[in-house]
Amino acid sequence: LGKSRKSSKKVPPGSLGIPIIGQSLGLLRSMRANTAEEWLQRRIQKYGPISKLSLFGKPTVFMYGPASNKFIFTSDNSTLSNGQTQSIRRILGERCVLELSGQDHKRVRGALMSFLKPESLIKYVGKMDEEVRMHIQMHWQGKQEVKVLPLMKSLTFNIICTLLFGIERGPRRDELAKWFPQMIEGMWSVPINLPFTRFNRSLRASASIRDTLKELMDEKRVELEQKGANPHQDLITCMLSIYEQNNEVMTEQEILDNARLVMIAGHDTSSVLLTFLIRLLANEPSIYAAVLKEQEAIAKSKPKGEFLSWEDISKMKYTWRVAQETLRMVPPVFGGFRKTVKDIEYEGYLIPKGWQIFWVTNMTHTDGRIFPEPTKFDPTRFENQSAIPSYSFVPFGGGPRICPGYEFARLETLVTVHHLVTKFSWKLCSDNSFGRDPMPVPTKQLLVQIMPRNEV
Ligand code: HEM
Repeated sequence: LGKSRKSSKKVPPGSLGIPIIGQSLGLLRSMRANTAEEWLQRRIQKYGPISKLSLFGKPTVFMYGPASNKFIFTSDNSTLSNGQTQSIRRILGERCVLELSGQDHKRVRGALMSFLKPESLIKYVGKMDEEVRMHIQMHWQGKQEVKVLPLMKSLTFNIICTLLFGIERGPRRDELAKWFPQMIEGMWSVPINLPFTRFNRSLRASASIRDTLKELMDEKRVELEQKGANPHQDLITCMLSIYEQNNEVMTEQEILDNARLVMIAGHDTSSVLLTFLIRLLANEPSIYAAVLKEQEAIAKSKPKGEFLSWEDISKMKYTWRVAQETLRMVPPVFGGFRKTVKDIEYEGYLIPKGWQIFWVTNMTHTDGRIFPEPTKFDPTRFENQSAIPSYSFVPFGGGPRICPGYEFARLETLVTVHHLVTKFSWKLCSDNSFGRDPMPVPTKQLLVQIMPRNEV
């Protein structure tokens, strides 16, 4: 690796654009119009596979392909740090797991994983099932039309509140639900903190959420210390109990910053996956029929009304392949950033210390050399997982920071699809287009007409 700027290497080609704003607005505009992949392709044609630009206030190198993904996901923190853009850091806080590295990252990630690992999730399947049934009863049954995206956001938000945070339905949950969209809006924004900016609104929302979570945390602490609550009853109590047991294993700020992160990371992404799965099932009757067949067989094998079990979930193999193909074609996370901690050399270029590196999920997902006929929806691609080259299918990232919520997302997706397909069929009332903000948002938030099926 290169020693310093004295190295004869040049920084990658491209332009840094105008100060602070750089190319952020161009990228965001194309994401909104769902042409960001073309926007990036034009850069590649002009500058080659590795180029510089400026995004969200910092000089940035964009690179793509399985080798670049591997470099980005597996470099250790002596080369790349996971520091987020200024906007994300200010909104989520400096001690959230995205900002941590080395031992700190391992420790906090370990605390989150103790809740999100399959051995713990087994206990939640029934509760998850109950949340989904309640949601369907309240928002689908007896309706002729529904707007899918906002419903899926509310479902996954409620799942997180019940399962991970132990927040009951009521004013506190409503308060959080009110601030959340506003906080998320500013994550991919230019960090200009003036009263009328998206960024400013987002910072204010983030502070209100922090206050609410602080109140919750104080109550959970009392429950834990004075009422002997089970340390594993929810994620916050679990993080508090680590703190109590082993002086300062997690600080108060770490608990609050990570609670806020998990609330976003855990519901905004899975709601998009569910929405696009529902869109796909409307468009592809033969796939809907195959998913229905798998889910009906499971429903018929159980006494009516009994909750799904972990074993039932593990039988939903075809349905999960359909979800994976949906994640390939419409990955909820567009991409992400790392930061160089020293001057580095990559593929003959110098990347100076402190620059961002930008990876983009779809660049490998839509590469015909990796996924032949990439625009065709084909869940059989995932029948043989080992045939997919490493670091090419990256909806959950990769390496030591691969999404710790993978199993949780899989569980909530499968439980929801089970209930929806066995109870309803549906037709789109809108076209198939969508934009990114930065998460994919379908036209009319995916309005569908729903028809009840005869219960199995
Ligand atoms: C379909 C659903 C989901 C998708 C597509 C998704 C995607 C991702 C991606 C791409 C990353 C890595 C970003 C990077 O390396 O730059 C990530 C990290 C993360 N995700 Fe997810 N995620 C999903 C669901 C969840 C859920 C349900 C949770 C929690 C309950 C969660 C919690 C996290 C956390 C805490 C991180 C940071 C991990 C670290 O830095 O060590 N995600 N996710």
